[in-house]
Amino acid sequence: MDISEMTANMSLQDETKLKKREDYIDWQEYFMATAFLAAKRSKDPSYQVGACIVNKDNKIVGIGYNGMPIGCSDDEFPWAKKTPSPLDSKYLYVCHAEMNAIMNKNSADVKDCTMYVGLFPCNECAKMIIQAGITKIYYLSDGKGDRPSYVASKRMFDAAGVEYKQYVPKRSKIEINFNVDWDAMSPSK
Ligand SMILES: Nc1ccn([C@H]2C[C@H](O)[C@@H](COP(=O)(O)O)O2)c(=O)n1
Ligand SMILES: [Zn+2]
Repeated sequence: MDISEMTANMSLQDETKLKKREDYIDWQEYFMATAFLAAKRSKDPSYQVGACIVNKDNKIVGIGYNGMPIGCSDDEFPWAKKTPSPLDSKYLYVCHAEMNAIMNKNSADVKDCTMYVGLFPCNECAKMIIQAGITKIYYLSDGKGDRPSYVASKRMFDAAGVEYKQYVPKRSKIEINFNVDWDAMSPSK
């Protein structure tokens, strides 16, 4: 049944009763959920991080997740953490979610934009965030906040005037269900 048939089946009384949905996700939930969806693309077995950059008009201008650089196969480069040689662990290779979101930008720049990210940015990403002109960060977890790298990020953000706030979700999960019964959604039923 297409939309015109559905509308034709509705009485005028039914139509006037239709109110806007109340359980829609708000902008912040939408942007953080977008970051979390991007994280699902990550091949890192220990941490999957996503980042989403948003401009002043609430338009998404960049999305990224942690992964190996282009051309560096994620089947061949290492995902290990503790190895005798640093060359055999992921740390020298992996691009962080924040870096990828900035590099993937689809606008001329990301000046005055806000970044939504799952984990607080490390010092290397903090430098990129500052240089890119991003002025606000919403992060979900500060889990590694006492490590020098994260203390350095905060020091740089404070000096550069980049605001950072922990995002406290209103609900514990947002579900995506591809199994939608479109007919049951029809207002005529
Ligand atoms: N803000 C962050 C923090 C971490 N990541 C990435 C980098 C690694 O792939 C992984 C963390 O691994 P660990 O140091 O716990 O072995 O998460 C990121 O992209 N953004
Ligand atoms: Zn980083």
